[in-house]
Amino acid sequence: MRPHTYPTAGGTVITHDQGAHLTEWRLGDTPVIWVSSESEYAEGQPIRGGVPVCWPWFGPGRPGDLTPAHGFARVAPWRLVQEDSDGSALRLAWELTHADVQGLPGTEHFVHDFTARLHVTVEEAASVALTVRNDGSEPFDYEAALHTYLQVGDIRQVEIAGLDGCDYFDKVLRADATQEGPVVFGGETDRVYASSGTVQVHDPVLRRTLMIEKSGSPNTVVWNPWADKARAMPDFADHEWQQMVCVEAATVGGHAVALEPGQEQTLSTTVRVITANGS
Ligand SMILES: O=P(O)(O)OC[C@H]1O[C@H](O)[C@H](O)[C@@H](O)[C@@H]1O
Repeated sequence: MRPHTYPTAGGTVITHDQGAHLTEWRLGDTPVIWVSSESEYAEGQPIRGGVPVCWPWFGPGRPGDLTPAHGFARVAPWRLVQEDSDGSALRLAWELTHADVQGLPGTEHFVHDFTARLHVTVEEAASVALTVRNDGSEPFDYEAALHTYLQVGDIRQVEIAGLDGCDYFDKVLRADATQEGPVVFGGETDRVYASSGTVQVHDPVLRRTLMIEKSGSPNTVVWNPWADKARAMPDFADHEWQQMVCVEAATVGGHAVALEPGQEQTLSTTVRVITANGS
């Protein structure tokens, strides 16, 4: 898989066309959007890191047994349709239609006419937006997530604010719960929050806060695999769980999107870096 590398304001962006994937965003030498050193970049396989586009289902989907995990769009051959880079601001767009995915594994579970567009904009902040339009004559529904992997200094010292009081489903304990105070990490964490608000990832080690703003996103997913699960994943170095966390803009489960013919809907997320000196 061929990477595209672009200079941006104070940093570098790497993308791949497979999956319309914003793979990495660094400011100076420090990643903001993280990718695993063990990611395989193999055709038809997901990239471990960046901002995977999960669509038209999340995980195993609502039936609970759909494959590939997180939907076929994550590994589909999206077409790059816009590439504007002036060395500071970057604007990219990819497109994917029903015709582009013919015969791909999993497409038998979603046989509708659609156009999906994925816009990436990186200046001071990085934004990713997924717009899906129903081009057919029947309604359809789908789940979606922008599965953003963020670099942190040490997950055990990270606090995520903005979710206090929100209900969530704990996928590790298979139980409903309500968040009390900030999210802190002491083990495998995999939660689907009912929350559309902005969250802040406070990182005392890298001395920065990552602001995650979302729209069209009634859910926020927070994930860290911790040590055992990381060890079991071939595309994840054993120690890397300490330096990442996923905060995902999502619309899943009971919040699946229903589109009438001709309708479209956008899910987006923006990552902004606030440093200790306030810039
Ligand atoms: O291994 P993947 O298919 O990339 O999924 C990685 C993770 O994605 C999401 O955060 C889900 O909530 C997790 O349950 C899943 O383990």
